[in-house]
This record gives sequence, structure tokens and C-alpha cells, in this order.
Amino acid sequence: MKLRGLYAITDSQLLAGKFLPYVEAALDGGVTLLQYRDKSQDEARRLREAEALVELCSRYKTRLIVNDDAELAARLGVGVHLGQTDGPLTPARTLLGREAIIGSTCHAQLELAEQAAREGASYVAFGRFFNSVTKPGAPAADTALLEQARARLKLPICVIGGITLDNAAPLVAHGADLLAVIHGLFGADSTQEVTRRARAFNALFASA
Ligand SMILES: Cc1ncc(COP(=O)(O)OP(=O)(O)O)c(N)n1
Ligand SMILES: Cc1nc(C(=O)O)sc1CCOP(=O)(O)O
Ligand SMILES: [Mg+2]
Repeated sequence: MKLRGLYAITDSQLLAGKFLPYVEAALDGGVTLLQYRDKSQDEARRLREAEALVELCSRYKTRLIVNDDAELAARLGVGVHLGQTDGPLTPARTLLGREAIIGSTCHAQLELAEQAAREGASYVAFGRFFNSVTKPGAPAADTALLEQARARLKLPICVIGGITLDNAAPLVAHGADLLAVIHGLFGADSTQEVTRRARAFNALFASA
């Protein structure tokens, strides 16, 4: 499967009280990957919400990724996204199997991406490209890095951090395969607007 398009990421605070309707609205507009990202320690809620997403993603034929938690991903039979402090990639690959999608945060460092590629990552993520409401303190990356990554890596390249419909096009033009978005997608006022934004993010790839 080609990993290219919109990578929607959930946020428990932003989606409080509208979690499933907003996620379904995004899937309706077209999502290549959906990441369940919940930074709370509420294990019961995490399991409940992640199971609901498994069902939703199976209806929309979308691949689900769990943030941080390879054990939960294994339990649900889905992929995982691992940051630099979320545990090593090689055992996660062994746990989840060859077919699983495993993503790796590489900040703005090509060396981290090359290491992730050697250890079996399915995609590498660089960021943050713009000011992020969700994660303002993340290290900054720029489009020059993207061009170098494109030249040196064969893996799909994901970009993240403050991405909106107004600033995403140059990232695609500089070689991004996946646009990972929280606020620029789910910060909308209505489900209709979430669907419109998802379609518009995908349209950036059609014209690239
Ligand atoms: C697609 C994608 N890219 C980067 C991240 C950030 O991962 P990490 O650095 O582990 O930070 P947290 O998201 O866990 O706070 C991501 N989740 N997804
Ligand atoms: C979770 C995350 N990781 C980042 C990184 O740079 O690694 S930026 C980020 C936040 C993404 O949310 P938004 O689209 O609202 O900016
Ligand atoms: Mg993490």
C-alpha cells in the first residue's frame, strides 16, 4: 500500500465530546493513515477509544496507528508510531510483524531517519515545520531538510507540526508523502468543515 496523503491524528482534549463524529468526518473526506494519540494515563479509555477506531477504520478501509504504545497496537493488530523516547523500533517490528506500519519521529535529523530505516520503519516523520498549537516546543525543521531526506531515503516521508491548508502545499512540493495534522484538521467548527478540510488536504497530492 502506498503511504501518501493525509495522516489525521486525534487529540483527546481537542476532540472531547465529539471524538467519533469528528474522526468519522475526517475518514469520510479521505484519510490515508489515522493515528490514535492520547497522552493521558487512562488505560480503560484508551482501550475503549482505540477499539472504536478499529471498527471505524475497518468500515472506511483506513489504516490505524496507535501512538507510543506498541503493546496496545499488538493487542489491536494495528500499527504504531514511536518517538525517540518511546522504545526501540526493532523489538516493535518483531512484536507487530512484517506487515505492520511502524512510524518513527526523526525531528530534523537525517541520521535518525537513516537509523529508523535500518531498523525497519515503514515511514519517517520530520517536524515541526510551523508553529504548533498542539506541541509548541517541538524542534523546528525546514524544507531544505525535506529535499535532503528525499534524496537520501527510500521510505515515505511524513511531515508534522502546525500544518494547515494554507501552508501545506510547499511541503508536498518539496517531497512530503504524508501530511500529519491535528489542529489544522480537527480544530474545525463542524463535522462538515472537517470533511471539507480532509478533501482539500488530499487534493494537494492530486495536483503535485
Ligand atoms: C506522525 C507523527 N510524527 C511525529 C509524532 C511525534 O511523536 P513523539 O515525538 O513521540 O511525540 P508524541 O506525539 O508522543 O507526543 C507523532 N506522534 N506522529
Ligand atoms: C505530535 C507532534 N509531533 C511533532 C513533532 O515535531 O515531532 S509536532 C506535533 C503536533 C502536531 O499537531 P498540530 O498539527 O496541531 O501542530
Ligand atoms: Mg511519542
